[in-house]
Amino acid sequence: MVEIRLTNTKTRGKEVFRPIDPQNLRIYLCGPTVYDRAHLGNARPVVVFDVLVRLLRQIYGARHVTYVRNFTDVDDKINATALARKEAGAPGTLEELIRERTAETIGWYHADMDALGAARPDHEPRATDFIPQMVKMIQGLVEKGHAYEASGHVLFDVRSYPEYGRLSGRSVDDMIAGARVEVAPFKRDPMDFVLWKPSDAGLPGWESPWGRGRPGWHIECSAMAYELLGESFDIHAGGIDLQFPHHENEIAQSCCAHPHGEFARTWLHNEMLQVEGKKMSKSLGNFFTVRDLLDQGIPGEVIRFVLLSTHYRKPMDWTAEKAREAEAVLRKWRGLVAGIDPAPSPAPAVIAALADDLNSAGAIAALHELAGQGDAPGLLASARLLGLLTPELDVWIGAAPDLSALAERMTALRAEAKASKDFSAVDAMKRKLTEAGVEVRMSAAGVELLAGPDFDAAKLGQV
Ligand SMILES: Nc1ncnc2c1ncn2[C@@H]1O[C@H](COP(=O)(O)OP(=O)(O)OP(=O)(O)O)[C@@H](O)[C@H]1O
Ligand SMILES: [Zn+2]
Repeated sequence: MVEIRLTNTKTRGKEVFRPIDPQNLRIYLCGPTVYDRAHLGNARPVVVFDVLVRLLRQIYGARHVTYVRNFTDVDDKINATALARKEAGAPGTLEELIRERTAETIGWYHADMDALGAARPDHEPRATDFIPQMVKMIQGLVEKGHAYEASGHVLFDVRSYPEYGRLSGRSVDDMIAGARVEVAPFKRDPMDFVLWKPSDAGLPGWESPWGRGRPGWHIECSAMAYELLGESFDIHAGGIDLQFPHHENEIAQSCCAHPHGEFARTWLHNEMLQVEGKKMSKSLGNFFTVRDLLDQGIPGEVIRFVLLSTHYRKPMDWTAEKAREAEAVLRKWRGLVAGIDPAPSPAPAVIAALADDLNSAGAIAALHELAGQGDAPGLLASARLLGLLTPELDVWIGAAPDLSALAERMTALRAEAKASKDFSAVDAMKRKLTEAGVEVRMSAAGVELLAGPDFDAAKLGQV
């Protein structure tokens, strides 16, 4: 059996990966907080760890891998978005608006990640479906003396867990010195973090032994991972920005609640997608969404290729040049494998590259060699291990362009225009679409967009 080696953040070394149970490998990835469209940075862990799951399935068998990625659908950012909509006059209660917002965002997320060829996980738990399990876990922590109630909050007592800080390699005292922590007067230690917090009438809340309230973010992942994967599982993954405090706190909660388990054995962290040296993030405002790129006519497969061209533990940028190069390569490869059946298994060089700490850049170099040798069946089977050259992603060469997202956007714009009686934005969009060679048909049922003979995908970027 091929030996996989992975860099485990917890031990800071490249280790041979040994599953707890080769019949049931278990992996958890921290999923999105569903308050808005995913930006390109958010897509990096999804694509990178999708390749890991494909590799594990290739080696251990598809049925022997369980992959969980959650949706954080209770969060102050979601509340704020819903509240802003309510204040702007949207009909419905705050809870209805929150549900509407999270359902809408999950739909977008699925559409965007599907477009990148990321297979859906086996379980996609929503935090709001696991509140009783979170309450139970918090109760257990209070009973064991690892958590305490103060001013309607329940806090985790970091001093009760001597291993706190091991993942990020810092002591509690160093953290206090270096971090800008919220020093609430009711905390015993500034590093203590919230497990449960009170909700006033204007916020979503659930009944609990500590009154009506809502969970903190960290306990959500601990409870969902425990329910779906058990007290010990193989791999926990996420972006490096989550290493501290989110993952440190997950470990503390889970290991104290289930002292006989080891929680996650291997911790994997992807580096950040950057813009001019800074992490792409919503808070910095330096982001573009996956949907922005797709709407510009950049195929999902190109985005996927670019994301996999850099090793996951290195920071990377998105550039138009990288996208152009990826498109040229994929066009050539698609031509090479057209009408060909894949080889029975991926080339050993490609498997070996991925097994070496998920070296996707090395795997792509091996694909180039296969293409150079004219080994089309080998290229096809091997590229598919990276989720490339798959039938699902073959939507862009010589095929009709997918204009559904633009049609959806125009439908929404038209609905807004009807309400405000200001149709200038709709007219402007129609003009730009026409310039890009798209025929616009509007009816009571909605907006239909059709690529005409003068269709020019490059001009869609301006729409
Ligand atoms: N620039 C980035 N590059 C790579 N991964 C990222 C980047 N930004 C966020 N992530 C990852 O995306 C996943 C989803 O994160 P989450 O929904 O918490 O992000 P967010 O709060 O929407 O993003 P932001 O960090 O922009 O505020 C996490 O695994 C996180 O580590
Ligand atoms: Zn998490």
